[in-house]
Amino acid sequence: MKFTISPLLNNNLKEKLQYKIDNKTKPIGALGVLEKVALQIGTIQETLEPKIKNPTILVFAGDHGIAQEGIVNPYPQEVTTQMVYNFLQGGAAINVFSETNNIDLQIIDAGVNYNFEKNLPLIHAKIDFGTKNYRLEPAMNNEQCLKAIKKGAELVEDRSKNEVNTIGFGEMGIGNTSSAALLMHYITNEPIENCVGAGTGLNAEGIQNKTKVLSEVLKKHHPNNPLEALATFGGYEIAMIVGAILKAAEHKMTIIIDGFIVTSALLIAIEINKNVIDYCIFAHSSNEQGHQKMLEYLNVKPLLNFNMRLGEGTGAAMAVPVLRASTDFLNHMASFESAGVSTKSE
Ligand SMILES: O=C(O)c1ccc[n+]([C@@H]2O[C@H](COP(=O)([O-])O)[C@@H](O)[C@H]2O)c1
Ligand SMILES: Cc1cc2nc[nH]c2cc1C
Repeated sequence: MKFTISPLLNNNLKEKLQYKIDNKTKPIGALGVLEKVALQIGTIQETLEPKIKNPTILVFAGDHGIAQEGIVNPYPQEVTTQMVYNFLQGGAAINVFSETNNIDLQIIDAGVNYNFEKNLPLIHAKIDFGTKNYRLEPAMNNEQCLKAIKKGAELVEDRSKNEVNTIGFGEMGIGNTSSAALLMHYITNEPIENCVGAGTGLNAEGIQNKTKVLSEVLKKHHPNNPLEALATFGGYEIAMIVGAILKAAEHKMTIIIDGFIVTSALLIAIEINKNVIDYCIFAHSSNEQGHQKMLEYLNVKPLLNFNMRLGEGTGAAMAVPVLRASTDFLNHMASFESAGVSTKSE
């Protein structure tokens, strides 16, 4: 699988952007992180006047074979299906935040264990009715995994035709913090105990049991490369997000990375093409304990720290106003010259 992603250039345009930022009517650096975001988005869009166009969040839903055992997840598998209906009725947090922040929202059935009616406002992309239980066998075969990556890429390709230049991804899948923990362990080599967390709300004993189960899973499977790891431990929603992230970078979109599960998809995407990270903005630090370590591994700083651990793309949705403010100050603030404000005396 090949994605052509140009690295961001550290050229003359970057210098001009920095000059423009520094000449706004404020002390040098006084807008802090907003300045960094403006510089990154300007560099991605290759312009001194970057704009956030049609920000969109795609929420991928998928079920996990292991969740049927009810050991690693406090909520039952059916919640994935029930939450998909909630998304379609506009009642979930991501619906509300998308409305608040004027974000286009689409829901995708990547692999939910339910046969949805065809006439729903849902993108039907089901690869299978949930993954297999990786305690017994790999979650998916290589063909299913590649199909999911391709589908995610295709959905972003579609969005690019609607002039979307800013995109975030969300997920819904009971049991998927276990997949994310296994993928994190595979890529970062962190001990599995540091990758496993409470998910939707396990207590200390529950986390211990989850860690034990996932340690056994690691003894059973020894994937040979990141794609095989994705097929063995992943979910269909995670694999689709891998393809979606890579295609978004190919289209030079600004990619808003959500929480623990979406970041695990990014870890795999980076193994496929390392340039992808240049296009990513990290929305928030999730309260899922492994997320902070993932961000440290990537050597990146999240914009927000709201103690959120919901998923659905809610962290990404909360970051959109920050992105808008960043491009707005760059485009609309006066410069020292235009406002007749004196610069610092040397
Ligand atoms: O995004 C996060 O950081 C995050 C952290 C913890 C849980 N979640 C959500 O919770 C679900 C998975 O949790 P679990 O306990 O079933 O593995 C899944 O639907 C995710 O969207 C999401
Ligand atoms: C209710 C509920 C909503 C969610 N949204 C994302 N993951 C979730 C998990 C649960 C359990």
